[in-house]
Amino acid sequence: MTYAVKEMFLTLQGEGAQAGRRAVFLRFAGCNLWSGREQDRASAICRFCDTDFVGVAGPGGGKFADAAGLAGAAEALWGADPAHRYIVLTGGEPMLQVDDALVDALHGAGFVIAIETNGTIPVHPGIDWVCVSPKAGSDVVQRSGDELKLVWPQPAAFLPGQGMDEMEDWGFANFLLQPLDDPQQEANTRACIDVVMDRPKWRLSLQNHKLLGLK
Ligand SMILES: C[S@@+](CC[C@H](N)C(=O)[O-])C[C@H]1O[C@@H](n2cnc3c(N)ncnc32)[C@H](O)[C@@H]1O
Ligand SMILES: Nc1nc2[nH]cc(C(=O)O)c2c(=O)[nH]1
Ligand code: SF4
Ligand SMILES: [Mg+2]
Repeated sequence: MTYAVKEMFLTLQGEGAQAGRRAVFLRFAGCNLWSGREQDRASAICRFCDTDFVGVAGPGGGKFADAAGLAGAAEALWGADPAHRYIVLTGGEPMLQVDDALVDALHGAGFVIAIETNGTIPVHPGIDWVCVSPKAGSDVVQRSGDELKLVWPQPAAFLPGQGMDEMEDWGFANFLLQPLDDPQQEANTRACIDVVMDRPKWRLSLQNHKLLGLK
């Protein structure tokens, strides 16, 4: 199958329990919860996205004809030494495109594979680190993994005492709250800190790459 990739770059993982780790980011084009067009944002299921995932014209992006070509491009970005190779599949929604061939090719190249997903599509079982970030108003079917990273606050559908209680019973090793990056970001961060102080099962996840000026 062919893969539509918005961009691919080498940076540090900025978020979550793996923050600080050197990583290739493979950003797939397209998402099932928003078209990516600003005129559709207000009517989308996911309305707060901080990412441009439309098209394939970003740095390192393109249409890749097969998994070997895509894995080869990721290897080239990482550099020659295969030790500690780590790749984060993101998007857009990566589970719209991830398949057996890609997982096998990336493992064949020595990568540990992480994913950032909205959880509405079951994650490929070969992936080594699963981060699910639920979106209010969507049906989260992937309820287990390595980290649940909840952007907070979100409207209506899950509120402390309702959805958050239920999520605490899902099968994740780490529970993280990430402040919503919008014009109220400072208040959002305060709200996250308040929840964590009240519910020690959760930890604060900051978007370190934004604080550091990294991609
Ligand atoms: C752009 S999404 C792509 C992967 C996948 N579609 C998802 O939503 O998990 C990558 C991460 O950024 C988070 N994110 C997106 N917009 C954000 C915002 N405005 N503030 C904080 N985190 C945000 C998402 O929740 C997700 O954890
Ligand atoms: N540095 C960095 N870390 C990230 N962690 C998750 C990201 C994403 O957009 O999926 C992201 C990103 O875009 N950049
Ligand atoms: S699900 Fe992820 S990629 Fe899709 S619009 Fe929401 S944050 Fe952006
Ligand atoms: Mg991002």
